[in-house]
Amino acid sequence: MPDALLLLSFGGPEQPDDVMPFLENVTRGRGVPRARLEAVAEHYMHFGGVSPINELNRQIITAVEAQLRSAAIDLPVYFGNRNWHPMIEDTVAQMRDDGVRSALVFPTSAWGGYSGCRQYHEDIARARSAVGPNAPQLVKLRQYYDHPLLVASFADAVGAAVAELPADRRNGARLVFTAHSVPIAADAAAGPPEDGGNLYSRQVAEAARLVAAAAGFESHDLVWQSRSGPPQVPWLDPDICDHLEALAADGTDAVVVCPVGFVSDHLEVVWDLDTEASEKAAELGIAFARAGTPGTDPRFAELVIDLIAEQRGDIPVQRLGIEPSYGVGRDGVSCRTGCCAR
Ligand SMILES: CC1=C(CCC(=O)O)c2cc3nc(cc4[nH]c(cc5[nH]c(cc1n2)c(C)c5CCC(=O)O)c(CCC(=O)O)c4C)C(CCC(=O)O)=C3C
Ligand SMILES: [Fe+2]
Repeated sequence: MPDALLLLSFGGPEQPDDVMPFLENVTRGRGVPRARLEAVAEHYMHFGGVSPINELNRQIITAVEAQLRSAAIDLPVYFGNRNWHPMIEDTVAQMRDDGVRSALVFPTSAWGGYSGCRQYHEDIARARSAVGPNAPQLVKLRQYYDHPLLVASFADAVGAAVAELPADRRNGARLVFTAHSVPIAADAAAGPPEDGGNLYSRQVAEAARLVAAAAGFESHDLVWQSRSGPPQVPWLDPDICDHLEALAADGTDAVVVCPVGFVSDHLEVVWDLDTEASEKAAELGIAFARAGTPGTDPRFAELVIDLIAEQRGDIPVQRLGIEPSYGVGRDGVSCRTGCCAR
């Protein structure tokens, strides 16, 4: 039985001086051009050098703690990140000092793929080896891209966004899903080799299909956002802004954008969508409404509790999708041999 839960996330700057060191941590050894780093630093500076992500994760933790208390489950919740404080290495050291011997790890990514899954296993392995022989055993929870509570939360958010559009444009509104782009080669390698690849984009497409159906839409589009890396490397496309141009050219005058690839309103959502894409839509004369993310919905904390119960064998696995869900691994050993290599 686990004696703690660790919420493991990406991390983000909390003051202007954090921005560059944070970006250097994120892109270490990744070949992201300096110009892109400076542009992204600028995005953070529009928000005073503070990413919303850490505060949103603290809210998730508060909600999870409350639900654990009301279910009379005694599981302290810890917070650690890959790229910024509290760093996972420091958190796992604290867990050891507190006498934690075995913990479950909830990642704030619902997806398979290198960035969304395998890299979190690597974070776990790195933190445990930094802490040494008394490090707690850490079991990462599964990919939850198609959990009924995630789908229901996004579907309700889509409905609420439709209601924000001008009344005379609601019926013709196009539903557009977005997720973080990744290099095409990384997507091709996503999932266990025997699974045929593209696990990330397949799961995103399946989540979009489930949310669209639950929200009562007969059709929808799936596009990508927040591309990084050198321009000669191909990434998943089209980009959301290019797609808005194509929609305008086809006569679309209203869109609902659902950031299905993100659990919270972090910087990619509040900058790339609420700022850049919404400005692009305004230029094109398209009415624009952005659906909320599930992180602050009480159902998200419930989802975390369900994943813990599933992992302990207390309840059956709850999934709606036809694509697989992997991602469970112990002590940073990735779920399958050769999974999500890049
Ligand atoms: C699939 C995926 C998710 C979703 C799964 C998950 O949630 O884990 C995600 C989430 C996030 N990505 C984030 C921020 C950044 N991602 C970057 C760069 C990259 N992301 C990538 C992929 C993903 N990223 C990739 C392939 C790169 C290229 C470099 C590399 O191969 O690693 C860069 C570098 C600058 C840039 O190039 O944009 C930044 C600053 C934040 C925090 C935002 C905040 O502060 O609120 C979050 C939640
Ligand atoms: Fe990213």
